[in-house]
Amino acid sequence: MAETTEVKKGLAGVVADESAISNVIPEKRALYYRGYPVHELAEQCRFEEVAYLLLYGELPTRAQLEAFEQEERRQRELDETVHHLLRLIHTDAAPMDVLRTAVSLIGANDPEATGADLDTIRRKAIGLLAKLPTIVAADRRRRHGLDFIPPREDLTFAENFFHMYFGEVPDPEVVKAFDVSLILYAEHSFNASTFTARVITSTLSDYYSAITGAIGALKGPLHGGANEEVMRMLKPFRSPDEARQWVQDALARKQKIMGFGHRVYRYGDSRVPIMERYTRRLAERLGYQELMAIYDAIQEVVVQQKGIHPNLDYPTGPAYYMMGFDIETYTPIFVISRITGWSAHVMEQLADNRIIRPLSRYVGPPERSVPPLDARG
Ligand SMILES: CC(=O)SCCNC(=O)CCNC(=O)[C@H](O)C(C)(C)COP(=O)(O)OP(=O)(O)OC[C@H]1O[C@@H](n2cnc3c(N)ncnc32)[C@H](O)[C@@H]1OP(=O)(O)O
Ligand SMILES: O=C([O-])CC(=O)C(=O)O
Repeated sequence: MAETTEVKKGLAGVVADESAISNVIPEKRALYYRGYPVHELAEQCRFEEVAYLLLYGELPTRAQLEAFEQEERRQRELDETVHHLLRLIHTDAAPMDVLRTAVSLIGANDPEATGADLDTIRRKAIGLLAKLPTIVAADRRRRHGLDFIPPREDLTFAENFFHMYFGEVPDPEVVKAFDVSLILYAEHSFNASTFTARVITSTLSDYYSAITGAIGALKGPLHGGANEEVMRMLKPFRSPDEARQWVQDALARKQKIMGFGHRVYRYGDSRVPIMERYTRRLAERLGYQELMAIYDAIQEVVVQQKGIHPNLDYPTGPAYYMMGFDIETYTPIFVISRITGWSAHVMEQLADNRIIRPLSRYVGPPERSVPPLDARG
């Protein structure tokens, strides 16, 4: 085996493989899904079109979109095993753990899971895309002691999620803001959860194992879990001055501020200006100007004092708050979108696979002999 000298902690700056799914260009603060600028996709498409683009490689024609939507809508219902699981898991279990366990159960009960070819995986991805929102909404309702609301096939992906979660669909501007968040969350190259899915796939494990692992990776507050932490941070402040004082003290203590910083973007996250526009519109419409003043105060201090910019989780946290979602379901909402990117990466990895196995530099004790048990101390 080759000697390793340079350690790339956190794999920072390492190009681990090629990918044709998305392109992050930090210098231009730009992001492309299969060549299309994400801001154009956010303004001109519905999430379903972007999901199709990621899973099939091209934007759908009208006929292809209709067929895709039909297939997704048809599979939104949960079978009895998942409902049963939701009755078994504690009502105070973390929604991300519930989602991870549900995906694992669906996988264990799928006889086709092992050794699936690319078309079969794509079919399974559409199945999970359809069911994940139902699981998140069903879990949220049971935690509140509310009855399950079955999915409706006449509603779009975003509308149906609101319907199952709240029992009603808000006005189109709120639905559009939510849809834009799904489009922006859908894919982001070799981030930690996607890389996890690719590592698992690279061992020729099954699709559901890859997705279960990816959900576990996304849960962490340094990754997708940050959208919840952002709102837990913003919520207690009663004024921008209070927020400003807190963040100055937190930075002095070298505390990390959730929703800021990014491994790849050093000059700002390409998705933030788009999401922030929708978050501000929501605030104006729904009367959350004070929350946005606190949001701005924190941003101003972090940018000025540290030169660190917000990432997508910063404007998305308050947007989901204004939409009325429970904070602990923000990262599960991220999952219902990112399932598209993860699935595209699972297929890409499998199409040209080599097991992912980096090296480590050994820094433990030098060679030594094993002492007899009674001589150790
Ligand atoms: C959808 C997503 O997953 S986006 C990411 C969501 N995560 C968060 O918002 C959590 C907060 N942010 C972070 O923890 C980090 O910025 C990460 C995990 C996103 C990126 O981490 P890395 O690329 O390893 O950056 P690293 O942690 O080395 O930061 C570099 C420097 O900036 C500082 N820094 C980075 N992020 C922050 C932050 N949010 N608040 C304060 N300081 C920060 C670090 O303390 C470090 O300073 P130092 O050089 O003085 O030690
Ligand atoms: O790219 C990353 O490291 C994290 C991120 O923004 C994402 O997964 O959307």
